[in-house]
Amino acid sequence: MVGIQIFSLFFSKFHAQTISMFRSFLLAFFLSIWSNFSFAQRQPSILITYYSQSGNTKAMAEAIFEGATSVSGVVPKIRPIEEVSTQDLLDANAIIFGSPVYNSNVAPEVLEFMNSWPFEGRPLKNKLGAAFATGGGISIGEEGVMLDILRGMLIHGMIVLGGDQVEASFGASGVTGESPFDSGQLDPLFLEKGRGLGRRVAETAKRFQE
Ligand SMILES: Cc1cc2nc3c(=O)[nH]c(=O)nc-3n(C[C@H](O)[C@H](O)[C@H](O)COP(=O)(O)O)c2cc1C
Repeated sequence: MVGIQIFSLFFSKFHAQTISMFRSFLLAFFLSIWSNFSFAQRQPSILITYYSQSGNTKAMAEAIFEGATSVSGVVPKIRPIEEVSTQDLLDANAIIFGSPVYNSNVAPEVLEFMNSWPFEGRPLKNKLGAAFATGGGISIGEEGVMLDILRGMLIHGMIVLGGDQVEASFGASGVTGESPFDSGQLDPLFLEKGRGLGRRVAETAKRFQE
């Protein structure tokens, strides 16, 4: 009889300890999921999007992505415009958008894409925006194209910014068709402007999130 009492006393104590340990484990588990989730929520997302036929504007986009990725605590994404949904635009804290120069203008596909951005209620207001462009020749359109993109962003109420060098004040641009830059690929000089733009937008997005 005494043996049974000792056993049931020991068992109930053991049982209570197990339940309390299990409760602590569950609490720690859910707390860690919640803190990871809210940390991820706080990381600003940077959408880098572009139109590119022969790959030059894509190469600039990749340099921008590299620059943005070098900043910790942001989530950069890179996508051609064909793969960008309205939800992607709404989810982004910053949008960096690029076009090739076509007859000193943005490409028609780029204009069409920008015209499809949601405007009612101005849901893009206060997102960060920046531009980039590639062209064939020096000063026959890149600057105008970047300003066209920035002007469109301003209509949406976005806060626009340029690159980190004075030579990239309107954004990152490069040429591939005029000497000495006619190798057919973007010169490292232009890619560095891209990296600088990506870094600057990412750092600014982080500051805005604070
Ligand atoms: C229809 C057309 C018009 C162009 N017009 C210009 C122009 O006015 N100025 C310029 O610098 N380059 C011009 N270019 C050259 C492109 O802008 C340049 O090759 C650009 O890097 C292409 O980008 P992508 O490789 O991303 O398609 C033109 C190219 C095409 C196909």
